[in-house]
Amino acid sequence: QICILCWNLGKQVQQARCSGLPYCLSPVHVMNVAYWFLLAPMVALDRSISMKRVQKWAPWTVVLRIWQAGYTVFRDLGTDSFFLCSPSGPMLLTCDVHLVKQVLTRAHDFHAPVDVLGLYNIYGPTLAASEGEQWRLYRRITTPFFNQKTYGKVWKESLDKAERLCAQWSHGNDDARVADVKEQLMSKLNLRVIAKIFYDQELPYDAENAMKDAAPPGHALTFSEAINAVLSQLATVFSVPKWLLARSPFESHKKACQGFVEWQQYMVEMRNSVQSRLESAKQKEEPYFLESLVIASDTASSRDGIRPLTEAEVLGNMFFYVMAGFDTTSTTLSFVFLLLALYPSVQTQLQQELDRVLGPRATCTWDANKDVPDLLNGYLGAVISETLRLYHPVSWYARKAVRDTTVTTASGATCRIPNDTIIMIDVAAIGRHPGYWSPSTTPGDDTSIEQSPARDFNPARWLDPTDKAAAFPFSAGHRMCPGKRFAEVEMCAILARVFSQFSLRLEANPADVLEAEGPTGHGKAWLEQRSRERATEALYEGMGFGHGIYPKMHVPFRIVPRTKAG
Ligand code: HEM
Repeated sequence: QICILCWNLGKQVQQARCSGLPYCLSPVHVMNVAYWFLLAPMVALDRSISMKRVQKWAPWTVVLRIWQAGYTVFRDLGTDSFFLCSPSGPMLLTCDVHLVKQVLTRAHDFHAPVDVLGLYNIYGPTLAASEGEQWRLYRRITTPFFNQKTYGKVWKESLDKAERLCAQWSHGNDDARVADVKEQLMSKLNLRVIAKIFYDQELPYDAENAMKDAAPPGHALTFSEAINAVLSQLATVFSVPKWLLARSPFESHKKACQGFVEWQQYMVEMRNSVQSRLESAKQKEEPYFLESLVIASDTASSRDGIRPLTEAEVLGNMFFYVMAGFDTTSTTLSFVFLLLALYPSVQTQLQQELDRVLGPRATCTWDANKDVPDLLNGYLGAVISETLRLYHPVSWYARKAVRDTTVTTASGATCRIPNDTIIMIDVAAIGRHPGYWSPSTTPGDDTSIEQSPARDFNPARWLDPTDKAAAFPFSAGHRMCPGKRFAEVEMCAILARVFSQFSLRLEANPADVLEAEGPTGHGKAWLEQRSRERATEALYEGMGFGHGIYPKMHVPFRIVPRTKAG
């Protein structure tokens, strides 16, 4: 076995040498389960060993900490693309936008790595983990749903859900303190929007907390608890048999299993209710998302040449679309909130823009067709783009070469890509590449705060057209994200509604308050500076990793009426 591994590794190295690009060795491959299970200990190791030292002896560890490494690994190796040769196959890690665009647009040479994306198939086949005819079928069924009419509904529903939240903040003071922005606010707000638009489900409101939902009869977990339990343990749910999970002594495993079962129950109930409704009211003119899937699974109404979806395909895609739409958007919005709390001057500029575009008009008159383009093309859109540049929820995504081929690099060199190479598109490095983005802060030493991308947050750069060339946060080519406009409209509505009435203020750490007020008497300015430093640090050191990044270390802030913000 060892001989085979060494022989394989030797072959990879030989091929990498012929490619014309630099190479490093890696004991793990992203397609191996070992990779996923090594992730946690390696991230922990990163904290105890200086990252700089780890980089020197093992560039392969970048695969395990891609967001934190950002551009540094490419800088240290002096290249924008390099091979990572592992006994299980070659990987090409790249932040060369010129090369990436070829990979994303050459559908015959590069496919989605469906074997690793099979992780998403826990309820049945999904769009993400399919290629060819099967992928085209799923896209053909679901794409018509992404249209102007749906975006109008997304706008209306997002404003409506944000309105309830704002009403709650207007009334009580204690609810306006946010410790965990993703968990407390954005996941819940976003799930309400998605549930309504995709499934026509209005999640029941808890009488006291506009962000809490209640479990309906027959369910032990609420809608949001069930999906979150599955998503937070996706790799475990995928790799461990359910009977074993249910008997595991670990509470987290039991919870994952319960979430898996409950979410399936929710999906089956929704599917059944749509099915019986459609049977009685034939011929739906403009079906919403779930109706499209159910209609496509009906053998009687399936059209010429289109095979009906199986039940597993309906459930698989119901799950995947919610996952794709829910987690990415709520993570992005969470980072927008945190960065705005860190930069009061950006908040002020955003609010001035909202005043200019929306004026004193009542929310019900805000118009999806006119106001959304104005806002997204202006400063609000710039805030979203800058957040996605530095805190993109998906740090990397991949393609697989399906034949021996060549690509050209930004410097014009031709390089050979062997069949089966996994091309890892390093979104985190592209967003922090000094050649693509002019720095807005002075480059400093390697202290952790200096490394925080939050320091470089400068939405105004998006108002300058020269700075946009390396931005494709929703990917490009035929597999580009179909939810781009959906996400943009939703984020626009939520940000416009909240920031037209409220501001965010960082909460000081209690220990800092004591110090500021104590005998040394550092004072208010020191306290504010200290809170900003803590937030900046949390926005680098405090990152959690699931199937993307999320803010794990909490940065508490308070929501205050705009007029009172100082
Ligand atoms: C800020 C929010 C979002 C970001 C940053 C984002 C980004 C991405 C990226 C980078 C991809 C990978 C494409 C590739 O492999 O080339 C993707 C795929 C996908 N996204 Fe999004 N997305 C977001 C929101 C949404 C929403 C709201 C939906 C649905 C309503 C959605 C549905 C999908 C689907 C279905 C795919 C798979 C497409 C395919 O494989 O054909 N996304 N997204």
